[in-house]
Amino acid sequence: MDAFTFPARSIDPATGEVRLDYALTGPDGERRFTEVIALPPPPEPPSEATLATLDRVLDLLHLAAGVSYYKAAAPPRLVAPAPLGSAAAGWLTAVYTKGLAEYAYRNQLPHVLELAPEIPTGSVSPAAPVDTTDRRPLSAVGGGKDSIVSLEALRRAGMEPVPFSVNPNHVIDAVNAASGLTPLAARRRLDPTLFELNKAGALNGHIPVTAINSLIAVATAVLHGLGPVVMSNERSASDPNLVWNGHEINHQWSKGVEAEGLLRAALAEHAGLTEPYFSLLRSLSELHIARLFAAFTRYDDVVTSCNAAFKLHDPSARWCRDCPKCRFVFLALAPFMPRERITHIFGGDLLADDTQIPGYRELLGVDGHKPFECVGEVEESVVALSLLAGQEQWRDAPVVRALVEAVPDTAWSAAADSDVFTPGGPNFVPPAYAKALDALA
Ligand SMILES: CC(=O)N[C@H]1[C@@H](OP(=O)(O)OP(=O)(O)OC[C@H]2O[C@@H](n3ccc(=O)[nH]c3=O)[C@H](O)[C@@H]2O)O[C@H](CO)[C@@H](O)[C@@H]1O[C@H](C)C(=O)N[C@@H](C)C(=O)N[C@@H](CCC(=O)O)C(=O)O
Ligand SMILES: Nc1ncnc2c1ncn2[C@@H]1O[C@H](COP(=O)(O)OP(=O)(O)OP(=O)(O)O)[C@@H](O)[C@H]1O
Repeated sequence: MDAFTFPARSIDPATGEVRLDYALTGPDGERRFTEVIALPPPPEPPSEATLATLDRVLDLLHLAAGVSYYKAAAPPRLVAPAPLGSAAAGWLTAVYTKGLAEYAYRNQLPHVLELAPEIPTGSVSPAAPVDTTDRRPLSAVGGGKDSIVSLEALRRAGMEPVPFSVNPNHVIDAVNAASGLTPLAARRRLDPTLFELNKAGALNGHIPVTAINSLIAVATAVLHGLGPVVMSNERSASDPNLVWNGHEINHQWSKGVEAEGLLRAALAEHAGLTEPYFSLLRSLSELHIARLFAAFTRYDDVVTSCNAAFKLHDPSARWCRDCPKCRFVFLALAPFMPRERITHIFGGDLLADDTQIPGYRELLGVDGHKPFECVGEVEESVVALSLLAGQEQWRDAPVVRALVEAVPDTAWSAAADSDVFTPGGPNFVPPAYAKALDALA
């Protein structure tokens, strides 16, 4: 295939159904795809102004959601459907290069890292400014510990958050039920042709899914007259896994602060939204968030961070207990709760199981590089281990004992000077929201 294009998109304002069309074209013809996103229908018919803002947000969603289909062939040309301002163009380039960097690395496709979208010349009419800062926030819920911490911080501050998810499964439904709040949900249906291509051996790999979920959330907030979209992306999401061909490869790029800044700028320029989207937990480490989560017991029977539970096909019921994310989250929560409680949450005790040792050695930086998963920094894992080594309930657990011996002196020294419990780094949190988080912390 030579080129990837965006032939059309549409919305039915009455039902909230959005259709996004894509095409891969080459000398042997064209392959078309349509992704369908059902936004939750609005409580009342939207105004002209709302529809105009929504239309601009959908321009960006159309571009972002194309990554799933682009990646089936990775053609050298990416042809945008209409002119874009400089902020939107910069964001688009980053979504397809940095957002697809892990995919490019694993498939050995260096040209993807250098992709320069072809954007038609012409001006874009400026969008009318829209400030929704004072309205109820839409709080994205992924079923894991991080979004629960945000939801509780907003609720306790009296901000009346509206939980929101894309394709909520039984885990997310149960988390929402445990919160007692009334959620909104959007449905996203990938074109089934993609799964046939995957079966036939098409190129496949990781995509920046948070960029897509974020824009579906912003579209929903606009349609429902709500305020900012509050994400729960942590500080360490911005750190790369490795450097390849001079480019940083970050599995979590679209959760990172660079992606957040680029998307905010694109939304301000293209849709006029002045405070559309930010991550409340941006300045916190995973370990710090885990400590905050430990204060809430009402989600123990339902909280699930394991990605295997969120697969479209053959998901696990809850924690799979055999992946980097399960290992990391167990390690991060263990110092802050009784052993019986964490064993109940996970349905097993990972630190009592010797077969987990090789996976933990990777998380601790003893072997290999940081796994391509949503896991914290090596330093956070070492700090968590040092806390466990100092606790009677954990110090004799077989995995803790083996890991304490394996970690080199240099890592212990770095952990001793660690700032994992000191908030820091760039963030876009508005002052009123920062107060809500401070109150919790
Ligand atoms: C749940 C998961 O991790 N899925 C990744 C996995 O997909 P798999 O083939 O094992 O199963 P399915 O999830 O059922 O997907 C089937 C195929 O569908 C395509 N696809 C799916 C969702 C989508 O948005 N676009 C798609 O094109 C894809 O071809 C699937 O094969 O492996 C895939 C290939 O490496 C990954 O693309 C799947 O990742 C999902 C998009 C996903 O939702 N992943 C999140 C759990 C995730 O990785 N989150 C990151 C955040 C990364 C970010 O920057 O946003 C994190 O938690 O760190
Ligand atoms: N299905 C979804 N719908 C809407 N937002 C989502 C969805 N899945 C994840 N998110 C959001 O994307 C961000 C990254 O997701 P991630 O899975 O890391 O977080 P989480 O589920 O809250 O916590 P954990 O890190 O413990 O899994 C979070 O802000 C989360 O709320």
